[in-house]
Amino acid sequence: MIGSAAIDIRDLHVRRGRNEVLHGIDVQVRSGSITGLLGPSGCGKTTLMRCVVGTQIVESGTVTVLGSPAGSVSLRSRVGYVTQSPSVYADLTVRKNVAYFAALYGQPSSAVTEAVDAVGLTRFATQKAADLSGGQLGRVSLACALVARPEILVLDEPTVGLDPLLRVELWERFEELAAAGTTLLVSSHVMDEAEHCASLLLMRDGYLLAQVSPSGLREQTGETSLEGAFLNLIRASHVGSEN
Ligand SMILES: Nc1ncnc2c1ncn2[C@@H]1O[C@H](COP(=O)(O)OP(=O)(O)OP(=O)(O)O)[C@@H](O)[C@H]1O
Repeated sequence: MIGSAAIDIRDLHVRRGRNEVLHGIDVQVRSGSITGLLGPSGCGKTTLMRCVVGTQIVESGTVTVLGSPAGSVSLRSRVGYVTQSPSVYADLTVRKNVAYFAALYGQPSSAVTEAVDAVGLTRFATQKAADLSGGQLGRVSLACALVARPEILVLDEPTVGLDPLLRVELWERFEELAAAGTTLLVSSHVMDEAEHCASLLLMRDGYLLAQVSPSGLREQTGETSLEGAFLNLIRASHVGSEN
């Protein structure tokens, strides 16, 4: 593995409610790369992300982020997390929402403009969040995370509900961030987005089926489409076969 691991997860077990939902996950995420977290609904993607940002109680195993245990106070300004449900102040404008986070993290107003531009909301900068669509609200949340310039960005399905052009633009932005040294962990249901990732974490039913590059996945399965390759991998594994 080139570069150091920004995120190092060892033998992670997590219970939610009565059930164990992660069953011994081992993952290393390389610094300055985009890692895609893919798998069917309910397979444990959000739970794994919550472990990385330190908001999930862990049954056993370790999650080390930038050399410290996940959730450490020292990581607060270094790790950004955008959840699936946007958390923004409805009564503030787009710009003021982002400016609030910029102030919290000591960033200048130029960073606010840059973050609002990056998520394609420049035209809506003076509009109240309450008057935005669901997809636009999600992008305000993303801008609030971007403006803090974290070293690690954990993004839970950031492109859901976005039109294709905006999806492409956001992925370009993610690639620029990674090239500048940011580590991104991005979940998605959409296999064609996997193409943008250096490494893929393919999950099913709380198990990690593989950590592999898109080209490695094609080679391993003999499939040309990533969708087909993932299905092939699922069929070859026996995870969930009792259902
Ligand atoms: N608060 C909770 N209490 C009990 N079980 C939960 C809770 N939240 C999630 N789960 C269970 O944990 C498992 C993993 O859920 P998780 O949200 O991590 O999946 P996911 O892959 O992110 O799904 P999606 O793609 O639909 O967001 C699922 O079986 C889910 O039912």
